[in-house]
Parts: sequence; structure tokens; C-alpha cells
Amino acid sequence: MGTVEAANKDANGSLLEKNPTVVFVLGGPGSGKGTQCANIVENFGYTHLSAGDLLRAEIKSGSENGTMIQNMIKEGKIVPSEVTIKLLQKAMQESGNDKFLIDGFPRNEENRAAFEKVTGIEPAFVLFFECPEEEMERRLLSRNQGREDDNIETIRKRFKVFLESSLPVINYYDAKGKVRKIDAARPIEEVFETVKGIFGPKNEKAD
Ligand SMILES: Nc1ncnc2c1ncn2[C@@H]1O[C@H](COP(=O)(O)OP(=O)(O)OP(=O)(O)O)[C@@H](O)[C@H]1O
Ligand SMILES: Nc1ccn([C@@H]2O[C@H](COP(=O)(O)O)[C@@H](O)[C@H]2O)c(=O)n1
Repeated sequence: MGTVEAANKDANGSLLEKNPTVVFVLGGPGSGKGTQCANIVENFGYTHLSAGDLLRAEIKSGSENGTMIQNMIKEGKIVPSEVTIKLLQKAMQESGNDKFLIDGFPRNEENRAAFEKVTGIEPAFVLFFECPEEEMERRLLSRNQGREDDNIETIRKRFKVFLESSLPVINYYDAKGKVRKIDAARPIEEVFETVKGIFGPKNEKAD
């Protein structure tokens, strides 16, 4: 085994040995990624890891990166991959599971290439929740979870970052035949019916 590969295997601990299944969950801010991930966890036994939630938890933990992360989130900017990937790896290892929904990641080409290089993991497929901006804006402005970035000024910046940096990642995976596009503008239950069709009955958890 080459040195880079050996170092990555080391950093991943036992993770790679489990040959984990990773599904990236992408879509604009407010498209319903978190909502649908909660349904998938209940029905299909995946562990849900939201990159945004991990970054917000890192701020709360008083970490040395906290102020930098908080400033980036307020501006709707993308935190350097090094920080986010470490948080994702740690959460994956601690979960004990081998099936992951990675929500809101990769957000740009840097995220994508670094994750592949550091973890050696390729996603099984990518769920893409497609939703018009006006609908996403309505949802974010009425989310009421006290998020510092759910204000119209930051929301507009997040939309811009999504179009400029995140869509190219979706196009990258689309070219590889890995994107499962979902019309996310419909009611939650209808969206989940489509999601269920993608994961398939053979993956459903027994009661
Ligand atoms: N299909 C839907 N129809 C109407 N409202 C929805 C739908 N899906 C989610 N919502 C609501 O919209 C808001 C945003 O949803 P959610 O948090 O799941 O989006 P998200 O894509 O994870 O957002 P973000 O990227 O900002 O974290 C929530 O208040 C949620 O209840
Ligand atoms: N890969 C990521 C994911 C998120 N961020 C930052 O967190 C903000 C909120 O993300 P949500 O997915 O919870 O909406 C996002 O706007 C970014 O500032 C990131 O940097 N990298």
C-alpha cells in the first residue's frame, strides 16, 4: 500500500474496513434535505449526518475554530473542507453504523475532491432535492429554529453560493450517472414517496 493510501486508512480507522455506504444529500437551502433525511433514518436505518449541524455543534462546543465557523455561516460561505471532513469522519466513526446520509456536503468542488482523497469513499448515489428559490425562501423564513443564517440577507447569499459552487458538484455526479433528482416542491409526504422508491423495498427496515 502507498504512503498516501496508508495514511488515509490510518485516519479513517476502522471506517474503511466496514466498506460504508454513503449517500450525499444535496439541494438548495430549505429544499427539505433535513426533513427527508429524518424519514429515511426511520425507514431505512441510515445515520444522518448534517454538515451544517456538525458545524453549528462545533461553534457551541467552544472549539478554537468556533468563531471562524460562525462568521462563515453568517455570511453563507463554505467552511474549509479540512474542518468539515474531520467532523464528518469523527461522527461516522462514533456512529458504529455503516450506512450514512451525508446532508449538505459536498458543497463545492473543494469539499468533493478533499473528501474523496481523505476518506477514499465514493458515494453510492446522490439525492438531489430540486426546489424553486421562491419556495425555499418561504420555507426558510418560516422555519423558526433561531438560525442566524435564516434571514433574507444571508438567505440570498446562500442561494448564490448554491448556484455557483454546489450545482457544479451535482453536475459532476450527474455526469457519472449518480444523481437521483427529486421534485422537492411538493408536500413532505409526496416527496418521501419518491424517496422511498429510490431506496427501494429491499432496503426497508423490518419492524
Ligand atoms: N416538502 C415540504 N413542504 C413544505 N415545507 C417543507 C417541506 N420540506 C421541508 N419543509 C419545511 O421547510 C423548512 C426547511 O426544511 P429543512 O430544514 O428540511 O431544509 P434543508 O434543505 O435541510 O435546509 P438547510 O439546507 O437550510 O439546512 C422546515 O421548516 C421544514 O419543516
Ligand atoms: N459542507 C458544508 C455545509 C455547511 N456549511 C456552512 O453551514 C451553513 C448551513 O448549512 P446547512 O446545510 O445547515 O444549511 C452553510 O450556509 C455554510 O455556511 C459549510 O460551510 N460547509
